[in-house]
Amino acid sequence: MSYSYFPETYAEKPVRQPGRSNYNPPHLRDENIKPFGYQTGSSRTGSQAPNNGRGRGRYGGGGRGGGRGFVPGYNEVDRQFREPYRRTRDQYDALAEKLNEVELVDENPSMGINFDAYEDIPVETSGSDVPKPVNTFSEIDLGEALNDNIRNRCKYVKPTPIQRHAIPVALAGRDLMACAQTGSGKTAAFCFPIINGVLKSQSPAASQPAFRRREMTAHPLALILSPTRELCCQIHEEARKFCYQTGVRVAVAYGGAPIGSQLRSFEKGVDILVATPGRLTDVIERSKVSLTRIKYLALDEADRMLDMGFEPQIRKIVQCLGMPPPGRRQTMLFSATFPEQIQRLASDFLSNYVFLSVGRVGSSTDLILQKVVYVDDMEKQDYLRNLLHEQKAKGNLGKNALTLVFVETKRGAESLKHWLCQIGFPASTIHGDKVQFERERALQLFKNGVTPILVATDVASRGLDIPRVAHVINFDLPKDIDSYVHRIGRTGRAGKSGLATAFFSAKNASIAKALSEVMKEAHQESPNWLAQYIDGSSCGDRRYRSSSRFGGRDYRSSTNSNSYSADNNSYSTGYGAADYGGENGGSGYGSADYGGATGGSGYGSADYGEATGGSGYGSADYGGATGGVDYDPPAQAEYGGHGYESIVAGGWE
Ligand SMILES: Nc1ncnc2c1ncn2[C@@H]1O[C@H](COP(=O)(O)OP(=O)(O)OP(=O)(O)O)[C@@H](O)[C@H]1O
Repeated sequence: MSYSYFPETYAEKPVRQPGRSNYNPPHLRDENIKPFGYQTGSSRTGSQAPNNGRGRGRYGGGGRGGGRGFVPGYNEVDRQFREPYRRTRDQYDALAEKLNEVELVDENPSMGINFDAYEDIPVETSGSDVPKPVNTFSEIDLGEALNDNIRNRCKYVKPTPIQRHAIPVALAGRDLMACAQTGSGKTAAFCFPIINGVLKSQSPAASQPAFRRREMTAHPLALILSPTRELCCQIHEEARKFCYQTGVRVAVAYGGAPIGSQLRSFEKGVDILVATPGRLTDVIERSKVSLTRIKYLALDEADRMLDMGFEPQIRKIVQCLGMPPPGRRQTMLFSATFPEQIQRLASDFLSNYVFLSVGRVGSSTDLILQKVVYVDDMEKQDYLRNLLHEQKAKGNLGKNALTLVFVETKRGAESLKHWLCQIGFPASTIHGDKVQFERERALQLFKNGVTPILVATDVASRGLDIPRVAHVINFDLPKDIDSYVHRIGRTGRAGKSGLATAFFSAKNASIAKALSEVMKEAHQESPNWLAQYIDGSSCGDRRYRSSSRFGGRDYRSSTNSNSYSADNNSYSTGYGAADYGGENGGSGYGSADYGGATGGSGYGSADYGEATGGSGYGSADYGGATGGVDYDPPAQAEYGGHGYESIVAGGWE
């Protein structure tokens, strides 16, 4: 097998094979092999592509790509694509081969996370009197029932680094702003202290007199907010698992699902409510939920929750709907990315808080092997097809090796899915134009491996913990580096390795610098050719410098001298001042689900949308909805037995 297609794009890095520092990349082993589409001589842009009747020369690239990158010439490409399959297979061999190194199946689930992968992780805390971290769950008093669930139901043997540091802080009653890499166990880090607190309050809902049906308002003690419906469901499931037989009642409220059954579940009493902002506002306005007893507030993906345009709704929930103020409630904010400007906003919700960063904040974990390939826009489909063929040939595409493909638009997702199905790759889609039932069904089909390819917009980029995602392909790169970090974080979770491939073309120049730095931070080698785009993209550079990676330290540290390092190996690299607000007021998050389409401040119409009409199913999860009425399906039968309930129900109770 040859790696001939990837002479520069592939800077090899072994996955979880520590002793391979002298590893000789295959493309250096056989220098005589010419890369696919790489033309010898002076022109490697394909600008000499003849006019062969296809007008501008589909594969020429010179005209569109500004002559940069390895854009193959038409003749060469055309010829090679007509070569026998064996030849094509060689071309895509390198990526597919990498998947052999990805640990797809947990051979010993009881061992849980691979803690060696987190051995040298840098940790930084700041704030006054920061409680000391712990090494084991037994060092923390989480209560017998919860400990039992951690040990026996979840099979967690040891706390992850974020859990080691965050849980003692939270148990001490301190407010917390915490950053840790994707897939490193943040959900449990905020759930355990909350559950413990509810148990200690000695008034879990189950022990209270039965609700007077339909007349009562639920008064949860804890509120967990999440930006997307799917993440909301996932946290709910996790929390139920942790709360099994503790008497603590967990309920969920998210848009797109029938509100009736959610309201009925409140009638049994609610200790912990997991919600998306839109549906939460709705149930509060219907007087079905009151926030007056809230003692614990957690915001997962907090930077997104307080991001452009969404902040007013969170502010309304936290400051205007009866919730006790900071100091009288405990607030915990978690994410893998935390721009300084967002930290500033968030500090309004916090009181004397501890800032904690585990890992290089905003960077991805080095468990994820990151690859960037130059693929001209017109060639993306061909490239994807060949790559998937190669994956399939190697047995790396199927139930145990799921592939998640991110695209920019909802329409793009649908058309790519149709094309994939047509060429024999069962795929499903998830994006904000789908009704919730379809979204959850797509996710379920993907998880089960019925459709081992999921084509998604950014709606699936954050938080989702899907076992066996082996490969994340950024078919369209996002416009901001945070999304990239979260997207690729769908693989390489809980100490396992994963592969992330980005299709880069000239139009992605604005992300080149941030991309290259994220890769370097995760000990990945970015391809040499990427530098050309970095040099020519000062605008993108500025923009993304202001993004999360560079705001990964406690923003107070510039003015606050009592910041200190928790570990000897703490890092203290400053990333420069963030200027997030000023920079991102423009085009926002251009992808469809996160919008940015309308005048730079619109957030599409789905999960984060400015509501269009306020009553559509896709309009109310986040922001702007007038009336806030979420989608209520006309008839239960429409769900055909695959409704959200069957998916959400994890059988824990
Ligand atoms: N102590 C532990 N031991 C073993 N596995 C764990 C432990 N804590 C969490 N996990 C598992 O790690 C996986 C990732 O956890 P989680 O989804 O909380 O990550 P996260 O940090 O919130 O990721 P993201 O940033 O993508 O939201 C989950 O499958 C979870 O069950």
